[in-house]
Amino acid sequence: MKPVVISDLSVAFGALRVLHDVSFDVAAGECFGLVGESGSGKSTVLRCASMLWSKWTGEVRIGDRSVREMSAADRCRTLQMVFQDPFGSLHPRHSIRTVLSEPLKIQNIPDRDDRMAQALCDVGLPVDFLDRYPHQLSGGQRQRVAIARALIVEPDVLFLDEPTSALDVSVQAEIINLLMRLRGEKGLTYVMVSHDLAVIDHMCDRFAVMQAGRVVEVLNREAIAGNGATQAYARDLIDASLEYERAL
Ligand SMILES: Nc1ncnc2c1ncn2[C@@H]1O[C@H](COP(=O)(O)OP(=O)(O)OP(=O)(O)O)[C@@H](O)[C@H]1O
Repeated sequence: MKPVVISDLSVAFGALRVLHDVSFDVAAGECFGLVGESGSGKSTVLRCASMLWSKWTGEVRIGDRSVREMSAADRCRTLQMVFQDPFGSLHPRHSIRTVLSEPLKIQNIPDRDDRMAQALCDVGLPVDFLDRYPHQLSGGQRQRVAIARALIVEPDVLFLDEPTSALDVSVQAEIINLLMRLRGEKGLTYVMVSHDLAVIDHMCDRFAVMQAGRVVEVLNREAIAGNGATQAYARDLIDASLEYERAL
């Protein structure tokens, strides 16, 4: 299990400064949430910390290593991402076998057939799905494949960017439960973006509230139910979410 430490992460796109000295620590094996209004910079934190975008300042460490010091191959075996839209993140003309075998080939990992079968089993899909294509799967099944693809290289850390928000409510619960089971079984550390405080409450130990590219407050999960935030913006965000839930 590895911790994640993000220190003074700042980034600008042209003249627009999008992240301002974002810092937070995630303990080994913890699930840490990022919440905040649209455009507050949550996904940008994940994109920078995973080096999908590398023109930032500050430091991101996983275990005792900076993500900048890692080779691309090392980084892939340390850190994987799961995105919101499982259809968009799977190539429509690639069978599930191709989707799952590619990272194994790139990483030169042997025993590919066994690994692919195990990866599908881990996410609750039958092995004969290897010969299917993304359009032959439901949204939830596609997200299970995306999770299997992320886990097949046995990373230490998963960055989850709204992993359930494109799914039906009943399927959301299945994917949340799957992610929670896998974290325990494989000793993973999660950093998860979500706009849904109910999902954060269910999955995360702690979470950061972001506003306009800054971390406003880091809170324990328990702060949601009684709204224990001390900063006005974080309090308003939690209040709005609690009111919305009451209205449902
Ligand atoms: N590649 C880019 N070029 C220019 N601006 C960008 C780029 N990526 C993100 N931004 C801007 O950075 C800001 C933060 O975007 P980001 O996607 O991180 O927000 P978010 O909090 O994840 O929002 P949402 O909840 O809507 O996904 C936004 O103003 C966005 O327009």
